[in-house]
Amino acid sequence: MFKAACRSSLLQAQRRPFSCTTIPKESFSKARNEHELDNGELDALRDARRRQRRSEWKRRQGGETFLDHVIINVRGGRGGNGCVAFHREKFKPLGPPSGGSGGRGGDVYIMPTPTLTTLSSIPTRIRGRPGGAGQGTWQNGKNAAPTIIKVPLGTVVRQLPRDDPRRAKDEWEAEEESLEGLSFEERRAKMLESRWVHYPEYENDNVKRDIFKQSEVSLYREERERRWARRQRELNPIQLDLNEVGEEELDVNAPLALGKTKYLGHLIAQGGNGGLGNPHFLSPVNRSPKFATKGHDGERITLELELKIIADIGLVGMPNAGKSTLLRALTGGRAKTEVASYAFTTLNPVVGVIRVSSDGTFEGELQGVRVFEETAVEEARLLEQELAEELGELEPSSEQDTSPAIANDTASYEVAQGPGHYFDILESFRFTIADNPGLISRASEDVGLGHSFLRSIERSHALVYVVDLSGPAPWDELRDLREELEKYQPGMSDKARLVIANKADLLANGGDEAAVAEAKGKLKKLEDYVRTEMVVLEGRTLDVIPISAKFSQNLKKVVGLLQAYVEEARGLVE
Ligand SMILES: Nc1nc2c(ncn2[C@@H]2O[C@H](COP(=O)(O)OP(=O)(O)OP(=O)(O)O)[C@@H](O)[C@H]2O)c(=O)[nH]1
Ligand SMILES: [Mg+2]
Repeated sequence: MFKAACRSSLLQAQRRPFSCTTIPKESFSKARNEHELDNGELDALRDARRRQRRSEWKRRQGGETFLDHVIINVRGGRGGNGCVAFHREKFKPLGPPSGGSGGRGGDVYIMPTPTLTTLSSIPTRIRGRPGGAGQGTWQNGKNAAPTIIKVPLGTVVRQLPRDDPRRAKDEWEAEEESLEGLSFEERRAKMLESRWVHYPEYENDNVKRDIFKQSEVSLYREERERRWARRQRELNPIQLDLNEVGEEELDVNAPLALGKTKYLGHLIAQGGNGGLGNPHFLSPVNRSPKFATKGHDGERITLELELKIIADIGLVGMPNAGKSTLLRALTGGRAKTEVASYAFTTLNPVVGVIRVSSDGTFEGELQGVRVFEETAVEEARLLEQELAEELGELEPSSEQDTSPAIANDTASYEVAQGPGHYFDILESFRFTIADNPGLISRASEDVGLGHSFLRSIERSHALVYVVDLSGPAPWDELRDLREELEKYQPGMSDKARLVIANKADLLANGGDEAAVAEAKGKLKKLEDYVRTEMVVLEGRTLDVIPISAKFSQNLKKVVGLLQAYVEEARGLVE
């Protein structure tokens, strides 16, 4: 009995507005100590608390957790230094030079991954790992492992050109800057220091020798060649459109047992070569070279990353209007976007794909009438059902009893929608739709979640307003939404095509005639407002459709209209 009470109080708590929702601490410890909840139930309690903490934290960030544009400075790893050493062995005086070479610095790759949705986790300075230094007894340093920058799918990567003031200096410019204002001797001393390793106390002796001077010349020549090759590569600056995840590749050089190389992404900055150990400078005239070279710097490069979320349709609405619920209903629950009754549930834009067959049926419709509840409620219900199944007592939950329209037997939840689903052969059109975070007044001044996602709205071909018809004045909501779009970018509201009046189910009040008449009046008023006040470009008016996203009502009409807008935007119809 306690278990049921505890669970339902959790559900209640989650449904209240967020500011006053706290799951009392005692309930957790009390449940654990006194009522011996099993592990699954304890996990559910823990999960509820974690969800609450995470959402509160995200909200405090004020939208900073979504970033769609960053500039990053990347450096390949520095190569390891070469070593100066001589072989020592009993009865072998004057052993040969035995210093190992340094290992290569780590390369830096960039790789798209479907698990990320924002660029905010990417540091602005990234360095490859340094190679290991060479050691005595011919031990070469270890090559460093590559560094992989993971970015969301749909990221566009551009190398900043030389004349861009935001570009960081490359390795040669950085050295030049550190030498500025020094006298000739000081300059030379510093350059020597950054390139050579000497046997202890032999530095002064080394630099006077011809053999060292010759080595120095060949080192500078090699450096010049490297610099020239780098300039040549810069003629084709890096420009990547990371739209798909790569796969493992067959590699002829891989060990036989493996045969494949792991997919690392695209190489953007090479690590520096390791320095040479002193055996490399052995020659007939110099039998005991007492110098070695230091490792080279890795490549330095500045990249601009931009997250290009392009959906055909963008949903625009105040917080809690039901945008996420609508996206879930249109995609048959496949779009994993969070739904809850508090404002700013959605913090990052989420894109869903709508698949439509030639007779206008969309994929989400195949499951029959389905109720799209809040995420926490759905999860808790599934957990409840699992528990009941485990105990062998499949009793209907109280939620199901109270809502007549609910037809959520688990079978309809579990319609397979993966690859190979029979809808594949019916599909004749497909488009994408983006669920955006809620827009509030003064969002264009960076209030609420602010600017960050308005940019992604800007990229959609057509916009759809979602308003809460059960609210006191949906027309005011519309006016505010339009004003915000216009303030952010004049002319943006001309992309709007449709007004969706959501939560129509709340107005009917169980079929009470007076309530229905009132609801009709309200809808009429909204339509009049849209017709007179919301005229967009070319004198066209917006369509107004009442729906219930939660109970999947009237969605077919919405999909039909959306398809028409997308076809128009893509130039499929005249
Ligand atoms: N009765 C009813 N409730 C709905 C309907 N659509 C959404 N809701 C409820 O409205 C609340 C908010 O829904 P969300 O989909 O999270 O709203 P949102 O617009 O995405 O909100 P933000 O992400 O905060 O901007 C949830 O409690 C939903 O269950 C509907 O058609 N009818
Ligand atoms: Mg949402």
